[in-house]
Amino acid sequence: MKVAPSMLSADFSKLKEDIQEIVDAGADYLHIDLMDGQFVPNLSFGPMVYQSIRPSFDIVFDVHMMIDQPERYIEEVANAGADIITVHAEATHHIHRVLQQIKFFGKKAGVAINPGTSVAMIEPILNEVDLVLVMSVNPGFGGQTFIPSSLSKIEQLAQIRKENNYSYLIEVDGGVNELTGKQCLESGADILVAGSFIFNHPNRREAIQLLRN
Ligand SMILES: O=C(CO)[C@H](O)[C@H](O)COP(=O)(O)O
Repeated sequence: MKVAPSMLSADFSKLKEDIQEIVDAGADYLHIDLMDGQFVPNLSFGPMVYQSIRPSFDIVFDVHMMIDQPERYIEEVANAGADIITVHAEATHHIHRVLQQIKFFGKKAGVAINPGTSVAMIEPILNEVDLVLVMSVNPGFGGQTFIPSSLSKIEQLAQIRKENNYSYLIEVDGGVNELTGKQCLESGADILVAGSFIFNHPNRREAIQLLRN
């Protein structure tokens, strides 16, 4: 399994130092949330922010686009240094085409679903994706409570993967802590995204270790 601290919970006044700390603490991926104030009711930052720290880190940059019509920005997001680009199935009329666009730029392609979206909606494109992100809170803000129905979606995705010999990773994001993280792993998740649990923990190495255990 992999742990992906969410940059949204970092201290932006000392971003590089904060990210260095979680890298040193054993993070596998850096989860980077782009928000447009339209698809989600919040704004975060654009690609130039992670582009500025990209040369300092070898860690996987896992970019989650919470943006309407993500097809408009795939090139910028890719060129700024993303390794994985995940777009929401609900945010575009043409999810298959957007996944192809991401691959065209040589990046791994992910699809995300909101808590109100079923796994069935993305079933036709599961053979195309490298990663499926199950949102376990309504996206837009850190520090929310995990929605338990996310666990059955993780189980369904793990089952579909097994039945079809697919290779996508299952990532879960929102309200992940020691307890909910364990439930996600037991359900079949491969990557735990955690913001407040890691960044607000007095010992970030211990927080990452707790998620692993
Ligand atoms: O995508 C996100 C918000 O939309 C964040 O990655 C997520 O909320 C992480 O924060 P926390 O672990 O505090 O819930």
